[in-house]
Amino acid sequence: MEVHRDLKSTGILRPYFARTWRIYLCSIALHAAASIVYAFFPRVLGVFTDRLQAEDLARPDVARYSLILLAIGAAYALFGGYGQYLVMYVGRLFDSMTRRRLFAHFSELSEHYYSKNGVGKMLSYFMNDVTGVRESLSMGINQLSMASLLLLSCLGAMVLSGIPLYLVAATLGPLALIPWIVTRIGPVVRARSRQVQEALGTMTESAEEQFGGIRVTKKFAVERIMMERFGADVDRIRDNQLSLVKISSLFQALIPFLGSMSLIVALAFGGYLTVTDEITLGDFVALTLYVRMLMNPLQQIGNVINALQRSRASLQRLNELIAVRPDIAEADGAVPVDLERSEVRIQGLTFSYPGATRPSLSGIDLVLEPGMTLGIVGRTGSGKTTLVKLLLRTYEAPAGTIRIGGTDIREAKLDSLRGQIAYVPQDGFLFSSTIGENIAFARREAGQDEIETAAKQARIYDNIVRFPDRFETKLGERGVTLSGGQRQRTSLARGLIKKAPLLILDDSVSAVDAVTETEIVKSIREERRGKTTVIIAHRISALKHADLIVVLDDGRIVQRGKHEELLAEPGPYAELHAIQEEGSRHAADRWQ
Ligand SMILES: Nc1ncnc2c1ncn2[C@@H]1O[C@H](COP(=O)(O)OP(=O)(O)OP(=O)(O)O)[C@@H](O)[C@H]1O
Repeated sequence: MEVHRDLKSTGILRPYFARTWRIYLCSIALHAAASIVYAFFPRVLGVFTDRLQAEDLARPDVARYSLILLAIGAAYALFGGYGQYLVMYVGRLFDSMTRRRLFAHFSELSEHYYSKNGVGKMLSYFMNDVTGVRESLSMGINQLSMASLLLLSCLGAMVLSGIPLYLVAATLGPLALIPWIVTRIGPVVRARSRQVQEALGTMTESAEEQFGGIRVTKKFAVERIMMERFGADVDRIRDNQLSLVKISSLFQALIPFLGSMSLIVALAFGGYLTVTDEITLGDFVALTLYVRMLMNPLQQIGNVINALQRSRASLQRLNELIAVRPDIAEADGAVPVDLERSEVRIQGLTFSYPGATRPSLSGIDLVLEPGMTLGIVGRTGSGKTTLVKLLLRTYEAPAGTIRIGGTDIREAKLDSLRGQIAYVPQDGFLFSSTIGENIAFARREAGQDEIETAAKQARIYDNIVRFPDRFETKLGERGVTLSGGQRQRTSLARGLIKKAPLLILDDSVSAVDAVTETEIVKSIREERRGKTTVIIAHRISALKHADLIVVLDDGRIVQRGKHEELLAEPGPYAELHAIQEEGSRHAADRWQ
């Protein structure tokens, strides 16, 4: 089972800030410069008004004041703009850093993790959660620093402007309610936003599954049912989003409302003091402009607090994901193994999948000598693929049950082990690239002649050269332009080109006709002479030449021997052979 690491030590923010804090500092300094410059704006206008009222302004003065305002505007745009660029830049850095880290992490996680968590869920981490956190880290921090600095500069400038402090205090009174509102509404926003993220994850998962299964859906003509199911997911997101929007809108509306209250106090109280000559008209103009200027940063701070609450849910999901540790990890002091010269000894192997009530393999004893061909046959669900998964360490076998040249497989270096095995599953996944690239997947350095040889051995060459682009033919997702049999043979060529010391064919030619199968078996025998090969098949014809054939039934080896020996003894092998060769009805009943 995967376990969680200590969340704090592996969070995604720490490495990010370690790399970007200097840029943040730069950006904040630029924002500070922009805000300080901008805070002079009302004061300049106030002084201008007073001089205008005193009729103390000559034409060059007007031009001078205009130039000062122009300089303030230009400096604000320059500092603020560059500060904003820096923060957007680090936001994109967060995207790429986090997505790379998530991808590396995903590729470490075991098959068991993927069997529990759908691909759609992974995509939702990549898209929704990373974007959510990035927006807070770039736009959010950008606006927060800009708005806070502007707010502080305005407040500072207000206090220093000579406007009486009691008037400033009275004007700002309504705004003092804002922190109280934040603490009341913030947790509700966070909780509702977590519901939205979870609903989005479910929808992505459902969309991925439905697109993946679209061919089945069409064949069964159940599009309506699938649409209804998907519609229900979409409706759930809408409901959750609407409930989030309600609370967010209330929060965002309250702030301008309190700002208007401040403005009313400024107009009423400030106006009264102007009329009674306690402050100048210039003070009054500056005060109302300050209050107006305060409203924007206040609104922005409100928005950012809202966004931060929302992205905290995403951050938590990402941190939890990064904290999942792969359940198959390299042991300390792991050693390389040599499958070319060492035997694989399986002894007393009993294995159950995590959470399963019955073992999938029981008491398996088997020795795979270097160079031999082993055939495994058995009815569906008898444990054939499970045995291969344990050899590849997709799942971990109990200690001491599988040894390679005396080394417990659990102590083997993963790269060394998997690098020496070519595994060809029944339904090999093909990537959306060219056929040639798919064949050379595990050996990027392979030349065209090697690719062609592998294609010939897998009997797919003649098909490929009939495509207009031959080996350059592009395959759609999962190779949809190829038939089932062509796909299997392409995936077989990919296994053969690896020329690995151990080749495992897991029902790899089940979708080809009997004649082609015979040809493939013949060419594999030639190619693999002296190299260890494991052939799993339902058709005896594919493995009858093996040096040793084992018959699995319900996780146990029930027969073992060469083809002729097994035919000579009564048992499932002879029965299966009878079905396949003669179509014996009695035997068929036992095997179906
Ligand atoms: N990831 C898994 N989690 C739980 N049980 C599993 C898992 N994979 C396989 N099993 C179970 O283990 C048993 C053996 O499965 P396995 O895939 O090894 O059979 P097989 O002989 O390869 O079958 P087939 O010929 O159909 O490919 C089956 O009962 C199957 O349901």
